[in-house]
Amino acid sequence: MTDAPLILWFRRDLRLGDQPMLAAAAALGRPLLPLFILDPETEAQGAAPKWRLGLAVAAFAEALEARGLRLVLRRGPALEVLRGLVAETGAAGVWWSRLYDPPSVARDTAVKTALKGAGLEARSFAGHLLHEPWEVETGQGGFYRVFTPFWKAVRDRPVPPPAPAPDRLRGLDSWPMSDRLADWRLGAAMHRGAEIVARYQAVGEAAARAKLAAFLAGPVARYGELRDVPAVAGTSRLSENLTYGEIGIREVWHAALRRREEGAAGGAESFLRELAWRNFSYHLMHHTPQITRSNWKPEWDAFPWRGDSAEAERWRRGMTGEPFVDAGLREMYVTGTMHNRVRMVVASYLTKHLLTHWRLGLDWFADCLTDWDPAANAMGWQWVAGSGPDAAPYFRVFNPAGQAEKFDAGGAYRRRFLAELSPDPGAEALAYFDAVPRSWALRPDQPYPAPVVDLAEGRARALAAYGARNA
Ligand SMILES: Cc1cc2nc3c(=O)[nH]c(=O)nc-3n(C[C@H](O)[C@H](O)[C@H](O)COP(=O)(O)OP(=O)(O)OC[C@H]3O[C@@H](n4cnc5c(N)ncnc54)[C@H](O)[C@@H]3O)c2cc1C
Repeated sequence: MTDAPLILWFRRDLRLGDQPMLAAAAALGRPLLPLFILDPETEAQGAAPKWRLGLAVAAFAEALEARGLRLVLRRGPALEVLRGLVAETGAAGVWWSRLYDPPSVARDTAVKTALKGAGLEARSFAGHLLHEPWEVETGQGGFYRVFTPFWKAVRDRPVPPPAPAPDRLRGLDSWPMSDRLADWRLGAAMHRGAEIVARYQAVGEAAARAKLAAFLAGPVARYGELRDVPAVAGTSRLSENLTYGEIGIREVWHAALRRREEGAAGGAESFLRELAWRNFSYHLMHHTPQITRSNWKPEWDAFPWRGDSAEAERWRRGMTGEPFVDAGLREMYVTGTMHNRVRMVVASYLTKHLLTHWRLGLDWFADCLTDWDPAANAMGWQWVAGSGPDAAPYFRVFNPAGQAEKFDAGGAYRRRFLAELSPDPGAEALAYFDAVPRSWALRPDQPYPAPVVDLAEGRARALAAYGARNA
């Protein structure tokens, strides 16, 4: 048995517990070389996710250091970096946890082929999902296009129990050179926003686990009823941690299952269902990778979507004059995330009232969300736009004012993020004006803008375009 080092190439699995790759590697007792690569695929990420990734990497490096290991940082195309490190250290193999978005799949497939061709051990592990996307099949052996039957198929499907963090991890006697994380300047594109968004981040494995425990001890019981109320902290807020793998999905699933058994029945059941939505988005991305960039239903290619415009720019800036929509877009700028109900409303407003291509919204979210996830973002946008699988019918246009009345009846959420609506705005509403680029020249004492589009007119325009497409 070789005692040559094993390179563990970490990506979106920045944790020690519930980490199948690490558990298997630790069991071998071989020297381990943890590695993070800033490769072109990672560099291509949007401003907020890239900045948040830097925080995740720093926290994980600290966690490894506490166990006597180092996280080696290298920059460059993954295969080049890996080949270089193999040559430097005499490593016998490279292991990683699987990713499923098209650019990562293309890169990982090429890396695996090249490493194997060079006689090295190249092995990929599950760990990012409850079930691998190809494991769940319809009765006919195909993939699911609709969520409800998918949920029926996975609700009681066994999920492997989470492995605890390994007791012993063996490092190298002499560590190869590492880049300095600060030199990567992962937050360079965040401008003034980083300082503000930082207040809302709960970074690293311990913080994620504490968040899960707090959610399961309280809010989960009323999750079914409160998850749609954006003024209330009624959801887990684990998406930022799940996306970087700061907590394992199996750990979350099993903890929620226990809670369901203990009596938080309805709430825990709804929460498990949302975790399954995450898996469904990966199921779709694996079987139909075009979902990330093209209309999932090709018949939508003929729809007269608009491209970028002054109206779309006002949407990006949270200046549409539609309070519920603007509050959501500003929440994203200030906190790095947006409540799920409001994501649906702002997406509907852009694609229907403003008739703008969903890809423009998807790209803006990918630039602004600290919980950006390639599968959930693509599924969410196409679901709302009507072009996706199991999508909301196009003629069902969310009315932002009606949605606000229903889910933000007292207006607390809108006031929280819209300074112009209050004589004495709170810190979060004001923070927006400090976070946005100076070039936008926005000030809280300016009057709140008039609506970009009359809601009834926007709706009628959207339905007419839809009708013409069907004619
Ligand atoms: C247009 C649009 C874009 C979206 N983009 C993203 C994105 O980039 N990243 C992201 O993580 N989620 C995205 N979502 C899904 C959802 O809004 C977030 O997962 C949720 O708001 C995160 O808050 P939470 O962690 O408190 O969720 P909770 O309500 O506590 O749910 C627990 C977990 O389940 C998963 N989940 C919940 N709802 C969904 C859903 N609809 N689709 C897929 N997974 C879900 C998430 O991992 C979430 O953390 C998007 C939704 C829409 C409509």
